[in-house]
Amino acid sequence: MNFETWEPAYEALLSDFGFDRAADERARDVAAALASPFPTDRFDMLADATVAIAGAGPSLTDDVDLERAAAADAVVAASTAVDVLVEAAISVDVMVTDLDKNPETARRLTASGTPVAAHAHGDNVPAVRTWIPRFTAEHVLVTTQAAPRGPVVNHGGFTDGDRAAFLADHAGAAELVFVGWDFADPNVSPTKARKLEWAARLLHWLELRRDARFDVLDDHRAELSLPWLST
Ligand SMILES: Nc1ncnc2c1ncn2[C@@H]1O[C@H](COP(=O)(O)OP(=O)(O)OP(=O)(O)O)[C@@H](O)[C@H]1O
Ligand SMILES: Nc1nc2c(c(=O)[nH]1)N=C(CO)CN2
Repeated sequence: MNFETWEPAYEALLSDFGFDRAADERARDVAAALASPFPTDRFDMLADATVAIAGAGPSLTDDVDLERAAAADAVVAASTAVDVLVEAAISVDVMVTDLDKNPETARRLTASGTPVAAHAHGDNVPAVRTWIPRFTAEHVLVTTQAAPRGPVVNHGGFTDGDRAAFLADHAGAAELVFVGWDFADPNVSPTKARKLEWAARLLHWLELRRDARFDVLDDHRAELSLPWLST
């Protein structure tokens, strides 16, 4: 996904959440000064592969979801989903995070050579300043939801989980399977519920672009609007 294609969705979510685009851009620039170029072939293990996209919903601990993750060719995991999978002895190939919950997990992964896609946005600049310098530079890809600049890329997506799916798509994954996704989770805050709704919208957009159907959306697809596509 290039930025021109992403931008209408980005503008729609900025206005829905009241986020400040200039703050996202400042975060990107702070991160760009701390980032190193990331070789494009680092995600080659995702190309033509069946990739499990692990969210951190409560269903991730279900046997069915853990088995699906273990059976995939590769696993891209969002934030705290990494800890759950590692605990279940399932290895994670890429972590996607905005550094707000388990940055020490991300640090450890980069130290052992596993790539981490670390997201800079207008509300996490202190975490970016603290954590990016502590990571092993060659294993960190810095991402933005604003326009890409320098070593900072934008492959699309908003929450950690849907960004994981857009990243796998960008890397040429043949099939995406979703584990640990609970869009109707009653135990999340109102803000998190709105973020999950955006994750569902963006995943629906991704399935349309891929001419695929993600079974995780089956109970939700009918209610999802993608207003940026109709303008
Ligand atoms: N029920 C759920 N609760 C939390 N996350 C979920 C759920 N279902 C799917 N996810 C996905 O798992 C990702 C990781 O969630 P987690 O709560 O560990 O991290 P987070 O840092 O709060 O995520 P984010 O900052 O993207 O909101 C979310 O970004 C979301 O895309
Ligand atoms: N500006 C801003 N951007 C975000 C935010 C957020 O809280 N603020 N949260 C995200 C996923 O939780 C992703 N992007």
